[in-house]
Amino acid sequence: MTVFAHDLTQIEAVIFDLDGTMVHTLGDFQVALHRTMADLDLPPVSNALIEQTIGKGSEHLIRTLLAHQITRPEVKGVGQACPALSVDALFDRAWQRYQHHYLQINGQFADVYPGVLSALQAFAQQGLPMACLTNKPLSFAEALLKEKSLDHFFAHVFGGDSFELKKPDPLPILKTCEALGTAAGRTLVVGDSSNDAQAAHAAGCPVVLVTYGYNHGQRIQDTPAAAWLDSLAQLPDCLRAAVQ
Ligand SMILES: O=C(O)COP(=O)(O)O
Ligand SMILES: [Mg+2]
Repeated sequence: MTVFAHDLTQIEAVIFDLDGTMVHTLGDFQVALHRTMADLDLPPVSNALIEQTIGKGSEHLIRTLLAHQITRPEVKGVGQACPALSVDALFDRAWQRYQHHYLQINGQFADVYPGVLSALQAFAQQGLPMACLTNKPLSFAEALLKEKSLDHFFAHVFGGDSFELKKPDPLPILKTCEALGTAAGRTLVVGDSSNDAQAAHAAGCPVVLVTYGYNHGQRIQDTPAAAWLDSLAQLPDCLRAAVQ
């Protein structure tokens, strides 16, 4: 654990990211995307590419993967014969099939990371208000939190479709602070990606990052934060006392 001299003892509320921070959802993304590609007669996407692309919401994920798929040599050949093979032409059907498949398996190939439950329990005991803010569509997020019995910890849950803009824009963070009734400077953001950090910094919130999530294939320690934690079990101690 590395911690800068950053006072986290004044924190009055916590905003948690979902994918890659509280729940290891890569398996859900993989299954839903493999089934979506099969419906579109496209080859399976590599798991590494899926992991690198998670984080900016489902629409971005589908568009990026479709763009990658249609440039693959075996698919490109078909595209030349059939010029309608473009991201825009495929998107609506892909999005509809993806939603269908994701909602069918949501949570079945996903696990709560070790340390998450104990941190949430500790904060709940302290009476610290908590919100979940994810770029995942709200309906996916609410169902997943319920499936994993985490929903009762959160005073508010917001998704990538809850506001006009998603993280890394600060707007969703500012709106979540507003819902929690806390000043940004006293609201801690806990995330796994540079999106979370960028949004938090722009909103004026301190941020703690976990090292085990999805960060677009980059080292999360290169993103400025108050701390980088290997487990959220370490978080309650960070808030109790400023650590050097
Ligand atoms: O669905 C995504 O792209 C990532 O969601 P997150 O904001 O919970 O990491
Ligand atoms: Mg995340």
